[in-house]
Amino acid sequence: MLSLFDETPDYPLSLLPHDGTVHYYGKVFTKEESDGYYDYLFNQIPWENDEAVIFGKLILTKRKVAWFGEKAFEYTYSNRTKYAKFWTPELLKLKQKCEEVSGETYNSCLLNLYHDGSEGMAYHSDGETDLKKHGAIASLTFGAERKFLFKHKSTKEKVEIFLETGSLLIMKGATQDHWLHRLPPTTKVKTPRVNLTFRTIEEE
Ligand SMILES: O=C(O)CCC(=O)C(=O)O
Ligand SMILES: [Fe+2]
Repeated sequence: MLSLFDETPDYPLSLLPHDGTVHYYGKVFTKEESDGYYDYLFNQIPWENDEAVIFGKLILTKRKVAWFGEKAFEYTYSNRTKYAKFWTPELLKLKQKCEEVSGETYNSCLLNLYHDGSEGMAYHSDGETDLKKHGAIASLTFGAERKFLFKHKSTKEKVEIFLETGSLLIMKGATQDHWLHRLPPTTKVKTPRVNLTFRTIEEE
């Protein structure tokens, strides 16, 4: 009988059974590169508390965010409008890596810092109107490994994957139309995780 551990998976893994395409490439950086990027991102990015308006009240989330791009894009997220800061050399290198591996291009990046497992992100899809329709979204993870979940909007099927440090996940095609995704909170994780999602903003 084959044990799970006898076989190395063939990357990229194709995660969704239908209605969209998600490819998991596993680790695309060495341990040293991942550690270096994690230190840079954790210490050098001007992190801000995310703001949301809930029942008319302004809430500051514990999770921190930052927003970068090739120009000062206006981007509405959680009902607030933000302006992108210009790429740093390190973010440009990360963007280039995502572009090489995925064969797609990106012009902006949303960064999230989760201090520990108590912080997560609720089910949503990334179909904001200023994002390119059916454009690819490239998700890089550095730091703590966390579970990431997809749920089909109508059939409620679920797909889960553990996102390793230095790993790349690509969501594309009709994924955002049919699937929600979430980063569930967990008591098991005590250390920070940084996630970068490279996206394409389209201006009218
Ligand atoms: O932290 C993650 O892995 C996902 C972040 C996410 O879904 C988003 O920023 O839209
Ligand atoms: Fe998302």
